[in-house]
Parts: sequence; C-alpha cells; structure tokens
Amino acid sequence: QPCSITAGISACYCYCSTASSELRTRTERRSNGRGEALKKKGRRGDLNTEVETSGPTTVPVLVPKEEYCSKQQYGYGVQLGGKQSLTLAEFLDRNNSVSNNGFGAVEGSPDDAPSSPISFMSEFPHVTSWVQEDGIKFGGGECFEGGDGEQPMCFAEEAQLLEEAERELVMLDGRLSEEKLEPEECMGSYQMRRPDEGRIDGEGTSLESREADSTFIMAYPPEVSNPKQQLPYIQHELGRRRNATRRGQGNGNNQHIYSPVPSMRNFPRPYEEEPVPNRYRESKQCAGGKDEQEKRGVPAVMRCFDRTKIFVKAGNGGNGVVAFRREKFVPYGGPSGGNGGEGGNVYIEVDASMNSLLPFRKKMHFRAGRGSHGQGKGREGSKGEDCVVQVPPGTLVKEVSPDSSQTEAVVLLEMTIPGQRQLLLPGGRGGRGNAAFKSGSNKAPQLAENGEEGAEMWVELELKLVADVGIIGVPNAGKSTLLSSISSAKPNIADYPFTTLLPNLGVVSLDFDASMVVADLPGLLEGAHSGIGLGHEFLRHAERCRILVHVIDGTSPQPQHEFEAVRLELKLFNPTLALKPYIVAFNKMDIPDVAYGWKVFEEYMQSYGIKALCISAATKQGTSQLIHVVYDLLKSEHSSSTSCDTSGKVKNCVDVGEMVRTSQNAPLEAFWVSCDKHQRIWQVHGAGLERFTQMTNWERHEISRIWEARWDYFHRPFHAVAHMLHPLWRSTRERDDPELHRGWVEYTERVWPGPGPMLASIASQLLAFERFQFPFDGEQSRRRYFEAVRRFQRVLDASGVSASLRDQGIQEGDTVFVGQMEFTWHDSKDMMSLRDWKRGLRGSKVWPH
Ligand SMILES: Nc1nc2c(ncn2[C@@H]2O[C@H](COP(=O)(O)OP(=O)(O)OP(=O)(O)O)[C@@H](O)[C@H]2O)c(=O)[nH]1
Ligand SMILES: [Mg+2]
Repeated sequence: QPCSITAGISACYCYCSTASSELRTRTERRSNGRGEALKKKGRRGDLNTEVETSGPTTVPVLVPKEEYCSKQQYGYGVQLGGKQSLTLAEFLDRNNSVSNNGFGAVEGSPDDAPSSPISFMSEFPHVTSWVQEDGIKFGGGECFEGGDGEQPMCFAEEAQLLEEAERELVMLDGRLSEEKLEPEECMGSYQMRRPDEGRIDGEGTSLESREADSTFIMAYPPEVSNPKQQLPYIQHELGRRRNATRRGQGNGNNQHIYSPVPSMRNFPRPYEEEPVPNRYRESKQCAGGKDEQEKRGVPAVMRCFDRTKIFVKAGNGGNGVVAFRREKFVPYGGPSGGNGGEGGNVYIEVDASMNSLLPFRKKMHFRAGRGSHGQGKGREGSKGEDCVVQVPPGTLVKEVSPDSSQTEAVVLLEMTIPGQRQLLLPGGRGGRGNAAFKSGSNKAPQLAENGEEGAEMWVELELKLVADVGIIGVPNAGKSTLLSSISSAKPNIADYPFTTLLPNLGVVSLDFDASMVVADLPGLLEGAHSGIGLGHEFLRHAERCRILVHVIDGTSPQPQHEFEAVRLELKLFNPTLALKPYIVAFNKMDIPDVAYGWKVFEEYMQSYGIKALCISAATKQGTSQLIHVVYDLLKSEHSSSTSCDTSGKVKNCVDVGEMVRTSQNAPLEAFWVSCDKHQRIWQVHGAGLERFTQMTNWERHEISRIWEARWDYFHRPFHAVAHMLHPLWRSTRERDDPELHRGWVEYTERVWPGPGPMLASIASQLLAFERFQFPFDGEQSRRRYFEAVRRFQRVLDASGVSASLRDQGIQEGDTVFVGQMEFTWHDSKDMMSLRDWKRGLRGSKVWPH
C-alpha cells in the first residue's frame, strides 16, 4: 500500500522493513523562513525530503537531527535505525527489553497515519513518528541515548507510563466535557505567557545537543489536533527537560518520560513566576466576577461584547500662582498671580456607528486633560481637554462598587439616543492665584492654591441592544438563517447549537420609509434565567426590543414543549419580557416531515388563541408574510406606547456630575476623627477638609527662595559697604545670637561715634529684615510655609477640628493626618498662637469657601 511521508527536516533516512519496498526520494528546497535561514548557514537542513514508499505496512523512519546532535550520535543513529523496526504493539509488548543502542522510531500502519502527523513532523522535525490509536495521538521523537553515557530508557517503564497516560487522558476528556471547558479558552492564558526562549524549532540555539538527544514522547488531549495547539505542550516538556539538565538530573527522563496534561486548567505552567501584567488582570474583570465567568465558560470574545469596565478620570485643575505686578512707575503694583485653568470633563457620548463594547478591550482608561497653571500678569490657565467616551446606543453606565460582593450596581446614565452626550465627571477646579487672596488688610498675599484633583472612578458599561424586533428561540432553530433571509445581515449559520454567541443586528426594509431593526439573539436553553447555556448574557438584549419573534425548530420532536420552555425562561428572567407582544414562527417547513408537526403545533397554538406562522427561513417561504405581520404589530405597539410615553427625554438616573460637585463642596465642618491611641495617630476624615488639604499649596517656601535671591541681589552692595565700613559686621553674621549683636552695636557706638550708630542701625535693620523674611534653622524655620500653614491652622480652628482633637485628649507630639497630609500636634505656649499670627505683618485674611 503506498504511503507518503513528507518530513521537513534536515535529512531523512528511511529504512523499510522489507527488502521489496520501493523507495523514491525527491529533494526540494524548503520554502519557509526557517529553511531559508538554514540554507544561509550552509547546512543540509535546507532540503525538503519527500519519501514515497509502498509495500510494507510498517515503516520505521529514523530522523537524525544534524543541528542538535553531535557527529558521533548522528552516525550512531543511522546505524541503528535499520535494526529497529517495530509496530506499536510490538513496542508495547517488548516489556523487558532494554535497548542499549537506542530506538529509532515507531510508526503505525500507513492507514492510521493521518495528515496531521505529517504536518506535525514538518513543524517539529525532531519528532519522527506518529501513532494514532483509539483517538489518542502519540508523537515519538528520535532517541540517541548513550551519546553522553546515559542509560537509555527501559521499554517496560515506558509502556507502563504510556498506559497511565492513556488512562489519565480518558479521565481528562471526561472532566473537560463535564466542566464544559473550551479548549481555546484554556489555551489562551497559556499562550499569552509563552516566552520566546521556549522555541523548539531547529533554528533555535536554546537547545543544546545534550538536551535534544532525549526520547520524546508526547500525548495530547483529543482536542489538540494541530501543531499550533501542541506547541505549548511541547515547549513545556522541553522546558522541564532543560531544567532537569541544569539541575544535573540527566535529561529529565528519569523523572517521568511522559508528561500527560493532568487537566487543561491545572496545566503546570513552566513560567509561573512571570508576572501577569495588570491590564490582563483588569481585562479579566469584565463582565462580572471571574468565578462566575469560569463557571459558565463564556467565550472570551463574549466577555467584553456587551459588558465591560472602564476607568474614567476627570482632569486636575491647574495651580494658581503667586506673582506681583512689576512695572516701571508703578510701585507696589500688587499681587497679579492668575488662577489655574479648570480640568477637562469626562463625557459619555452615543455613537450610532458602534454596535458593541468590543473597542473597550483595547482601551479601558480614559483621562481628561489637566488645566494649565495660572501665570503672572493675572493670566488664567486654560481649561483642560475634555475626554469623550463613545458608546453604542443602548448602553447603561453603572457605578462599580469597590467590593464585588455587592449585587446591584447603581445606574448612573442611560445612553440611548444617537448623538446624546452626558457629563459623567466634571473636571477639577483651578487653584486661585495670589491676586484672588488680596484684601484690605493683606495687600500682598504670598498664597496660592493648588488645582483641585479631578474625580476618578471605575464604571461598568452594559449594552442592551436597541432593536425593534428580537428573534428568540432554542439553539439551532434557524434564527440566524431567518435574519439572513429577511435582511442583508450575514450572521454565522451552522448546524450546531450556539453558533451565534453575539447578537447580530439587521435592518429589514419593507418600503422606502418603512424599516425595522431586527436582532438575532443567541439560543436559549431551559434554565437560561439561572445562567445555563449563554444564560442572561444575552437575555437582557431582549429587554429593549419592542416585540419578539419566537422561532420554533420544526424538526424538534416536541415543538410545543420548546415554545413553553422559552416562554417560561423569559418570564423567570424578567416578567416584563413575557408581557411583550410576540409572534410565533414555525421554521424549516421545507423539510417534508415537518408538515405534520406543523399541523399539531398549529392546533396547539390555536387552543391557546395564539396565531402562529409557518415559514422556511432557508427557502424564504412565508418570510415576507412574517415581515408584514411583524411590522404591523410593531406599528401598533409603537403608537400605543408613544401615546402614554412622555419620553424622547433622556432618563438620567443619577447625576454623577452633581454628585461629585456636592461631595467636593462638602462643608468643612462635616468631619469625624478616628484615633489609634496606642500609636498616637489621629486621622481627620471629611470630604471638605480633605479637598482643602489637597488644594493647599505647601510649597510656598519656593517663593521664599526667590525672594531670598532677589533680596541678596539688591542688598548685597549694602552688605559690601557695611563690610568695608564696619569691620565688625562680619562677626554679627552670627545671627542667632542677638546678645552678641547688641554687644557689637554698643561697641561700634563707642569706637565710631560718628558713622557708627548709622552703620549699626543699617546692619541691624538688614539683619532684622533678613531674619523675618528668611528664617534659617531652629524655631523660625516654621515660618517657611507661613501663609499656607497659617490659613490651614485657622481653618482647622474655625471648623472645630482643633477643639475636637483637644477634647478627645490629643497630646503634644501626636501625629495628625488630614487627607494625605501628616502633621505633628504642638500645643505648647511658646508656639506662635493664632492671635499672634493674626497680628503678623503678612498673611491672608481670605477665608476659604
Ligand atoms: N432545511 C432547513 N434548514 C434550516 C432552516 N433554517 C435553518 N436551517 C438550518 O438549521 C441549522 C441552524 O441554523 P442557524 O440559523 O444557525 O440556527 P440558530 O437558531 O441561529 O442557532 P444558534 O445560533 O446556534 O442558536 C443550519 O444548518 C441551517 O441551515 C430551514 O428553514 N430549512
Ligand atoms: Mg444563530
């Protein structure tokens, strides 16, 4: 019997078990990239060898891999290949034989050899043989045992392991079907973290010869049929072997030669330590809890189709600045620091061209721009750029509670009308510049505010399709076929349940001004309301449809029962769904046997006073009648609903913008204090106070530094004069010692009675000014943030926080947190009291609102 084996490998040597076999070898250039690379390196691997043989049923094939094996091993293998020629049965039977020479390959009968082994071999050239038995596929690899002195594998052990593997695979198969797992889904996460170094192709340098020369038998679950799916398993096995080699445990064969996949879900991940990026974790959060998803096995594409979570953040306000007007002939020009600009808002807008939430799989963070800072000469900062989140019509925007246990999310917005735009989060207010703090008693305030931080939140988007008509029915009833025959939509149609995973929309045109949007929904099973099948993943789409079309599968043995089951599911999911007007369409009338079923069904329907139509979606028989009946019903439904419906207006469930503003403008007096008396830490809570703390600019010492530089610039000449005229001035640089200074002044007066007092007074004035303006260390450093701290202190006093803390027994040195800021409590008498501050020369009298 002829057998054709194509092996995309470096060189292929075939040994036929019988001398009568004909062997024809043809060599070709390889066409894939790897081949080209090999060719460049001048290896023999650039040849594609095709072997055609006929006659024997057993074809052992030995494939030495030149790029992996040393010369010695290579020759060795060739030599041995001719000796070994086994069927799988023989292979398993030879329990006790130990091959000192290694075993070339095992091949099943050519009948059994499917096409996949061939491609497998071309993909993974080191695997030389393929056996298929009872649906379990084994790929065998070449064996070059003994090359580095290792003991080859015992066949008995191997056979036993194979049996075990088989048993485990059967168990695995059972478990997979029990858990309703999607192989693709299981593989997905694995492939995601597939590292490049795990390559096993011939080009990879990662495989040392020592690692490669090992017997390599892999088994896969029945679902894994093509090389691409097998790749992760092989990579895992190779990784394990490589690790074993590194640890000095041979090539890993002595551990276990066979590594079945214990369970697809618990598949040991060789690179577990690699952290999963955050965004994957976040994206997994879509559509409810992860557990819930796993339970139902909802395919990945479905998760973000109609439900997703996004993060929105309004822009921060720009900071106000401290600036003074400096102009020729305008002395004391006064403060002129402008206010910061407002942060950008976050809007949600309906985009009629969108029909799913799938774009949010790629982008889930939306941030508005920040307002720019104020500038001198009273210039205000510009407003931050707004951020507009486009959603399809029919999207609900819900608040996501931080703890996932909460069941009902608060609906914030309902976006239904195309072009509708709603404010979700308002941007932060810009901070005031020092011009805003000018007052009669404080004409030169050195005080400005920070911009307010923009609010941020996670919101859940939930899409409820807006369609006039929803087609529902059990899986395989022909819903998608019906949609495709009445509209130009092209949904997937196939003869297996749950072909449709995502709802499809189509526009049905009856006339130039008469059209309706029809939605084909995924199949509905008994128990869907509790999450069986695709469950309420799609049932909520039916909520927005005005009328429903029940498609009944005519070939089903009990169409009546089907219909009732679907009605019951609707009722259990949402009673209002069951109240929607509906039409029943009995499908697949073109099939001869169905006509009888239709008679029975029609009678049954008539007994309940329900009108049913018979159609054949495939041949378009009766579909135009159905369209007209549906359209008439839709029109009557439309007129009745608009008469009592006051809408057209958008229902805005919770005004988030208003909510955010209210929370931001919370009064300062609304606070509460918590205390850790053990560690002496006090925390003052309160939205108003926290916002005030955040907006307080604690960085005013920067301004002081500028003043210091300016002061130096203007007064350094005086210093120089003073230094020249008064040699003792230098000594008075010991500013912290007034006693000493006074001593020097007296001394000066005595020594230079003429210019002495004048110089002394200049020096002392300079000193005093310097002291007041630029404290250095010790006590006076507290004046650094002078005005901001003073204003803050006054607010704490006025709002009653200080009194409350005192009442609760705060002590000297305790830590107090207000918002993010940390303070230390000083209540001692020698501290500058509020009264003293009020009397100070500088400072703000402007009360924060
Ligand atoms: N003979 C015949 N076959 C039909 C008719 N309508 C649908 N089919 C077949 O029934 C099978 C299922 O059709 P779909 O349209 O995919 O069924 P569905 O209800 O959308 O199924 P799900 O999406 O899985 O819920 C397909 O093989 C169709 O060719 C019909 O009127 N006559
Ligand atoms: Mg379908």
